[in-house]
Amino acid sequence: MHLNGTHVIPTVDLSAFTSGGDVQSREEAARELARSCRPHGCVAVTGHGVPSALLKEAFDTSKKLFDLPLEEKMKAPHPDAFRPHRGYSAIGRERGAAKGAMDTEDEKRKEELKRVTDYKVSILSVLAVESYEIGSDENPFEQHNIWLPEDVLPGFRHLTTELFWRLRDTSMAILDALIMSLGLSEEEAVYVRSIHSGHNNQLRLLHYPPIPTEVLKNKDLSRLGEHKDFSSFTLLFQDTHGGLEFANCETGGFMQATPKWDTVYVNIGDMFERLSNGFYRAATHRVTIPGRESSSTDGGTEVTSARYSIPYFVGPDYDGVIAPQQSLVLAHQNALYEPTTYRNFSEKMFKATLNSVS
Ligand SMILES: O=C(O)CCC(=O)C(=O)O
Ligand SMILES: [Fe+2]
Repeated sequence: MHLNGTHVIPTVDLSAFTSGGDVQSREEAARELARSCRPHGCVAVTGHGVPSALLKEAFDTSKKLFDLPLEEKMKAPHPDAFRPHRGYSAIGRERGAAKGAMDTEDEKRKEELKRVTDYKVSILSVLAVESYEIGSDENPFEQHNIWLPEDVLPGFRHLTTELFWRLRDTSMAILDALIMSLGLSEEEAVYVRSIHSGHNNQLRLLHYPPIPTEVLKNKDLSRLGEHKDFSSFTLLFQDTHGGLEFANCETGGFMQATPKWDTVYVNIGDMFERLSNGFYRAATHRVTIPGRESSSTDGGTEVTSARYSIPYFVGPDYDGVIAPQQSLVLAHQNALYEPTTYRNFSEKMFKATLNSVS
């Protein structure tokens, strides 16, 4: 683990889990994971096993997708509904700052969070973020894929499907490491694995377009307001511009998730916080605006660089019971959370966040 002061997100090597290491090396990596990820709910993972050529192709393809004319992208429109959360959205449907506001009990903080100009809900069209959501073609939970016609972007479906399943393999290895790090009983481990079939995971391609540097004078502005993910955990790949930050639970500040090509950032989401009875906490994170230093001129207006990122949300199956595991309840003498399901939890949060900012 590299932990040079409290402003650096710790790094852990999970190759023992992705490349079939022996029990001893797995146990050592699992202990390291607990030490690294417990304080803030986030960790940088090396040895993730996703081939860098595949990641490069994914970022190249994402750029090609978002470079298409709007009418082409709109051939796979995200429906105007909560489900399926699939296809192309010109304006994001998740409202980060609003969800952050839901998560806090402190009324003053709630108001502050709602005031922060969330990139995804800004009325300034220059601040739009676009995304494309992809899932399993065998998702049994009313989440069918919405694909572009093949001739619009040949190979897109094939590549993103390959990436989806490759990331599923990596996420199962990370889940195994998390399970081992918690010291769950065999029965609990089997249960937690069984409700993560992978069919409810979600791959998101994100494009944050360039912003006129003038707009950056608004100090309240962020690309994506602070929030926690609903998922069990999230894998996050980003381009070289950076901007992703995780809350430091000790200092109250934010730590930069510095882009490193061989590293994926992993953050805990609401579902795994509950399963682990709070052993791991869901990480608060946000995206600030990088590129102040690398601005260019577009038709006379100075603009920042664009940003591309690829989050992969590891979601439990919709109807699996999400409750603190019994051995952790015994260890802590109480259950910190009521049982729920991913279906109930995410529907409630989605509806609340859509209503809380107009
Ligand atoms: O773009 C990023 O780096 C973060 C995206 C994110 O946090 C989300 O989509 O939930
Ligand atoms: Fe997020």
